[in-house]
Amino acid sequence: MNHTAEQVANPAAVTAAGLALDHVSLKLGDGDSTVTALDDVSLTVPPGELLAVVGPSGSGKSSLLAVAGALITPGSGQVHVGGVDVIGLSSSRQAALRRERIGFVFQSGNLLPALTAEDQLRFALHVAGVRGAPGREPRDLLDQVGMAHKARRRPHELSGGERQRVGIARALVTSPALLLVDEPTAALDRARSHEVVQLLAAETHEHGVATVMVTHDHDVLDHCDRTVEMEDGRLSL
Ligand SMILES: Nc1ncnc2c1ncn2[C@@H]1O[C@H](COP(=O)(O)OP(=O)(O)OP(=O)(O)O)[C@@H](O)[C@H]1O
Repeated sequence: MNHTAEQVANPAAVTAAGLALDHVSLKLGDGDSTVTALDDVSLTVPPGELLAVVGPSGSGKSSLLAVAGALITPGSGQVHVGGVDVIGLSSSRQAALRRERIGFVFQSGNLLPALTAEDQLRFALHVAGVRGAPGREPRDLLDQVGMAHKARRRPHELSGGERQRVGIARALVTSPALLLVDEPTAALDRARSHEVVQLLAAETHEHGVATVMVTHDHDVLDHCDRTVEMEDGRLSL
C-alpha cells in the first residue's frame, strides 16, 4: 500500500483511523544507564495494512509496540490510534482505549488456561464492555480463523498454531482499529507460521484493521504489505 508524499511527511493527514506516530522519542532506564529506545520515530499505518517490523535484538521493536499500544507514554512526539490522541488521555482513558480499540497478540497466544476457545473471546468482549456492534460474533470469528470445531477446547488441548489462531481471534473480537502482534510465529514450524501470518493478512485486509507485526521470521514477510527496519531506536522506511 503506497502513501502520498503529503501523508508520509504529515502523518496527521491520515490519523482519522489506524496508527500514526509523529516524531516519537522514548528514553528508558535512568541515570548513567539511560537508553534511547525510540529516536524520532514517525510512522503511519492506515486501516487495512499489515506492516512488518524487523531489526536486531535491542533495536526498539518492543518499545515501538508498547508506545503504539498506549502501554508507555513517550518523552516526546504524538501518538494517534483510530484518530484518538493517545498522549492527551488520562491513564484510565488510555486503559479503555487499549481494551476497546487495540488488539494484542503475543508470541505464545497468552490464553487463559481455564477458558474454552469460545469463552476466551466472550471474556474479551465482556472486559471491553462491548455488547453487540461493533464487536464481532465469537462463533463466526472462530469459524473464520478455522477453529469453530474446537470452540469448546481449553488451551492445553490445542496445538501451538491453534492457540495462536484463538489468540488472534480474541484480539479481533472487539473490532479493534489497531492490532499489535509480537513474534506470532516464534513457537511455530514453517508451515504453521505461513498459515498464521496469512490469517493475519486476511483479517487485516477484510476488516480494515491497521496491523503492526514484530518478527524475526523473514520467511513470512511476503504476506505483509510493507516492511520497516529498526536499528538503534531509529526506523528506516
Ligand atoms: N525497562 C528498561 N530499562 C532500561 N532499558 C530498557 C528497558 N527495556 C528495554 N530497554 C533497552 O531499550 C532498548 C530497546 O529495547 P526493546 O526491547 O524495545 O528492543 P527489541 O528490538 O524489542 O529487542 P528484542 O528483539 O530482543 O525483543 C534496548 O537497548 C534495551 O536494552
